Amino acid sequence: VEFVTNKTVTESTPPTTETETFTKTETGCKSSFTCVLPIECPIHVRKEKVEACPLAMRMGICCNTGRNFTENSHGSKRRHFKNINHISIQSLNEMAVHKAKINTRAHSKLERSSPSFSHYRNSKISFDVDLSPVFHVADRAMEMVLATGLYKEKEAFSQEEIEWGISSENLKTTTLERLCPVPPKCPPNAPIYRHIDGSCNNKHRPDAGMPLTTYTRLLPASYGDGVYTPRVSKHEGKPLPSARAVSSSIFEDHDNPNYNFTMMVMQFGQFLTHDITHGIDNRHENGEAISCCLKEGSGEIPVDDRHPACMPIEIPKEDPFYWYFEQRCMNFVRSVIAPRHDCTLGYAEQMNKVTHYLDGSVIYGSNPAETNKLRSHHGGKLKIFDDFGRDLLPTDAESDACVGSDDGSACFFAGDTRVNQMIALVAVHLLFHREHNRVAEELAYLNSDWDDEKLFLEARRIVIAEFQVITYKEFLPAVIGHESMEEFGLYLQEGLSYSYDYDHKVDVSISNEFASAAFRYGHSIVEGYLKIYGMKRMSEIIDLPEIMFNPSRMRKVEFFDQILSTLTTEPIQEVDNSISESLSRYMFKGGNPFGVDLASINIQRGRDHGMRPYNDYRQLVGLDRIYAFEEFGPVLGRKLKRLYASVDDIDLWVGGLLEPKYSGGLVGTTFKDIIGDQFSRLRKGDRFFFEHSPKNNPEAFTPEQLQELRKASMSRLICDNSDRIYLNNQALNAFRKPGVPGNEFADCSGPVIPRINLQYWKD
Ligand code: HEM
Ligand SMILES: [Ca+2]
Repeated sequence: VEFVTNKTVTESTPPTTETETFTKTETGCKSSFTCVLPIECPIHVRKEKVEACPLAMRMGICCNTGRNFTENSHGSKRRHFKNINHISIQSLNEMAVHKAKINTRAHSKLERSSPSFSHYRNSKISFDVDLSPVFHVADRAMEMVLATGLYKEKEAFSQEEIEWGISSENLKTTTLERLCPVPPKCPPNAPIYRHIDGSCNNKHRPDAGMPLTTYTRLLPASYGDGVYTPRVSKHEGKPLPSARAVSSSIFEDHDNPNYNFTMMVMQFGQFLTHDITHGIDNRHENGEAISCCLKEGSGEIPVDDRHPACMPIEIPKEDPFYWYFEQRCMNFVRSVIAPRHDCTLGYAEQMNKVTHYLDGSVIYGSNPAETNKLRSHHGGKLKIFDDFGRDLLPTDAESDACVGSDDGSACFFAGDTRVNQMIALVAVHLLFHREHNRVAEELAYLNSDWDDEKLFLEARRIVIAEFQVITYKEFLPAVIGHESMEEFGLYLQEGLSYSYDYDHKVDVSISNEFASAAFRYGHSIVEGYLKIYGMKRMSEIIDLPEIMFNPSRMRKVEFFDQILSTLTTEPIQEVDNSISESLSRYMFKGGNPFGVDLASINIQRGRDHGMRPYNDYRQLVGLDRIYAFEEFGPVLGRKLKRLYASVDDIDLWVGGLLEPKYSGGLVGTTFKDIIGDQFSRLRKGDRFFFEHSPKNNPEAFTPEQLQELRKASMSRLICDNSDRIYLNNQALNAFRKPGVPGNEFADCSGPVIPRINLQYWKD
């Protein structure tokens, strides 16, 4: 499988074939090399010498390996499989032992009322039918990891060799074939509408971007044993500092608002996250939540007694907060893994539960069964809960989905299982849900002969396009700034033109670095409470933990408008060394005096997923490595030095948040590049991206329709789908400070906030 990277070539004329975007650039690189951004050529981190080359805005690197970081520049040391039959039998045995451990150890489960249970809720697998496919894939991946360990031992592979990739031989030719993923069968004619599960989007790799496949990586994983155990210190192989110790020392809560941006940057960011990535925690075979801590949190369950997926977070005795509650252990369960798509042996790769594509899966679900459950099957619409005349999301019948179930409470169901996690997220879900039904209704009016199926698919296609427009036109420029938008070629086309940068060689998958670190920058911008305004004055201040998995307020008539007003007027917090206590002390607290700590969980998740240390990513994006803790400044430097044994141990999420901002954006250079690269691949690697031309894209719009779709905005979405009780005015750009010159409030009914004219969809 090729992993040739996306190119920075910008075409002025439409190419004639898909592959033509790969013609040579005039960059001075040797013939088989192309000039790309450093992040698009991981190999340079390993090579002594790379040729630099000029790109429009900074220096690039002449690259011939692209994203294929396992390419060995020092001549192939890879070996052919020997004794594979033997390994195959042994790995089967080891797998049996692994399963026995799971089944014979005390079946420790979480209390339903505990904060950790809501953390498990957050990684919920939606139906019973989902559980067995997940286990099926995960078990095969685990056996491959065990086989890799055996192979490593037998062949005396070094840690480095495993990182480089021990063999590119496909297991399909061996007795381990039983572990290989089976790609989907695609219909002979290209599908007209994108498949719900993302299959067959890429003709050359039909499983690309599908649910239950692995994240890609920008750099090789770093595991303690090279294969799966968590990373250890560069200094004498000691354990890394406790994730909670890092969290409580570095990420204290201090108020540092950024008035340039509204809370919508936060809330839309989380919604967008949920479309493209969902790592899930391991669970007991009957689906129940695993507990890794002793009852009452007084310590860890000993290694030999607990589930093998346990990786509990140690809480130091002197913890400034948990000390009061005598908590010494925070639950943490490792993520489910999946087999590599090319079916080779190697270290563990984590599984993404949702479609990697930016395809509205957060609205419509990631598999046909989910979509079916969401559709009303009338007039192309999605199901709703009619709450005395107001359309709300359909309700979730599962008793565990939310905290509490009193009379008048509500718990919702949507395309993503995390929907109830916090009430402002529910609000954004509802906006898109109502928009789908609004569009379907209008299409039905224009085309009376369209049936339910056609109306559903056409409305979905339009709503996905609107989602993509809002992401690339309004949201991303706020996060990474104008310069990076230009550099990664992320801006949308204008007027009637199509884009021609689809490239089937671009790997669309979400990178593990993006999901487990860079895009979690969003946790730093969360404000710990929601200010709710009445007609004249503030009516309520809601602490976030109070509305986590508890969205019943959505049933109050005025609440939807009120929360939308809050989201579009209140500021975010700065991306910095501060996390709200709502997330770092009280997250998911429910009725308890304390909750779990998201900052610790992020750090631990990075280690679970084999993230390399921060310094390696600095080098990847072209920054100098850090050599002394003092480079972080006197105060943070001192704190970091006390925690980490080496500067080469610092976790990616930690280092990335502490970086100075990159010009015009919210995040530093490292996160900016990881995010820019991801959103570049999300459009170049998606044949159905809304503005791709009919040459590649069977779902392409007409030029006139495209021109209309590019008018989409979060503000229009709000104007058209709020209840219009409290909310009649809206600033043009919902992500930026409202009521200032250039972003004045305008009447929703007037012409200032553009509308999409659906007349262009009349047959
Ligand atoms: C109140 C707000 C939020 C809460 C309570 C929250 C909570 C969580 C939780 C519990 C997880 C799972 C952690 C784990 O087990 O590893 C998570 C993951 C994540 N969050 Fe947030 N989050 C919030 C806002 C945001 C925002 C604003 C963004 C981005 C702009 C964001 C980005 C992410 C990402 C990228 C992941 C990883 C998802 C995955 O790959 O599974 N979150 N969040
Ligand atoms: Ca998706």
